[in-house]
Amino acid sequence: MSSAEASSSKLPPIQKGASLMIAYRLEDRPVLLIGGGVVAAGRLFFLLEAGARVTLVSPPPLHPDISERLSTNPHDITWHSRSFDPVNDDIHVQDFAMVLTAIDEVEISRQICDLCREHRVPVNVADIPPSCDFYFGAQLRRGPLQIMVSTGGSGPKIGAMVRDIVDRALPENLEEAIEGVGLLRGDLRVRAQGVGGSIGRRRMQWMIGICDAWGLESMAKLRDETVRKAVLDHGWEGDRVVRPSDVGLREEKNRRRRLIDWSYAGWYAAGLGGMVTGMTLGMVGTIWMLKRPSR
Ligand SMILES: C[C@@]1(CC(=O)O)C2=NC(=C\c3[nH]c(c(CCC(=O)O)c3CC(=O)O)Cc3[nH]c(c(CC(=O)O)c3CCC(=O)O)/C=C3\N/C(=C\2)[C@@H](CCC(=O)O)[C@]3(C)CC(=O)O)/[C@H]1CCC(=O)O
Ligand SMILES: NC(=O)c1ccc[n+]([C@@H]2O[C@H](COP(=O)([O-])OP(=O)(O)OC[C@H]3O[C@@H](n4cnc5c(N)ncnc54)[C@H](O)[C@@H]3O)[C@@H](O)[C@H]2O)c1
Repeated sequence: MSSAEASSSKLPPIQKGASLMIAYRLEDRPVLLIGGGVVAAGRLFFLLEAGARVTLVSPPPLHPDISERLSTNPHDITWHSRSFDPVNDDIHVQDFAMVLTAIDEVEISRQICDLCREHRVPVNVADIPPSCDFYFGAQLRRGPLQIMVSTGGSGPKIGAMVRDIVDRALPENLEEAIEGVGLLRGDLRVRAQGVGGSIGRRRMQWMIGICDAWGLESMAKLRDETVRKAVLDHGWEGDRVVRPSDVGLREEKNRRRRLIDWSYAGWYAAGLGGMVTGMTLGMVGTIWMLKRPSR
């Protein structure tokens, strides 16, 4: 392809160096976690939320959060109270879907990484990017909604700061909106059964229309079974996109959390008032000084 043809392409240019961002399913799958400190405690939390079967290898003392998880989730964690030996251990990395190490021994971490790569088992070595097949990121979760921020290893703390900005900017009733849409999709699949093909295409187009018409603010109302039935009876059966007002509901305004919290309006007014008064006095003083007859 000539450079003229390449530059006229409407496709976004490929910028290499990214990670593949995916939502990896680990329910009931075995994961090996090596280390028992604060970083391992964080990894353990995310693994348990993902439903993984965790084999933990670390000598005591364990981080208190890990000890607590061992008593609250005894069936999800098997603890081997000893060090992992990358040269000769009777726990084999190839028996696991992935391996995470969070230990304070760089050389042993590197050996574990080599072992995993030899057996093609994905591995993350906390804080050693070249020994990571995947990175962790700053995360937030609201029920089914999960958001992860990655900076490609360049600035993990910035990732956490961005995560906090996103967290503050999200609408309040997002979980309920996702639940409502999830229930509507379920009901729709019962009415219009079949996978793929023309029925799949029609279902998808209709769902996109409903989401656009209802907006994040109104979708929570779809948790009500009678509302869902009305939407399907009038909308799906009539082959049209119905809005909340079409099924007797009020259209909601966007309730996104504001960067400026107006409950502090009194304080803002007092501050602004003080600033204006100060500026006025300053200006009057300057004019008085300038107008004063010179000696
Ligand atoms: C996001 C988070 C997730 C998590 O680990 O759970 C995470 N690091 C977090 C915090 C954090 N890590 C560090 C600081 C100190 C401040 C600073 O250095 O900025 C802080 C801040 C703090 O602790 O508040 C030090 C650090 N981290 C790495 C190196 C090595 C290097 O850069 O070479 C060094 C330097 C060590 C040294 O100087 O010796 C490497 C990695 N850390 C990653 C993830 C992966 C890339 C993520 C991305 O692409 O954004 C990657 C590549 C591998 C991995 O570990 O997966 C978690 C935030 C959790 C949260 O708040 O929710
Ligand atoms: N990515 C991040 O967010 C982040 C943040 C801070 C630190 N780190 C890095 O992660 C690593 C762990 O940090 P930490 O603060 O949890 O350390 P830590 O010192 O609190 O814990 C290390 C743990 O590893 C265990 N351990 C050591 N050798 C072992 C072996 N051969 N087998 C099994 N367990 C072994 C120790 O007993 C201990 O429980 C360090 O390399 C640190 O630099 C990463």
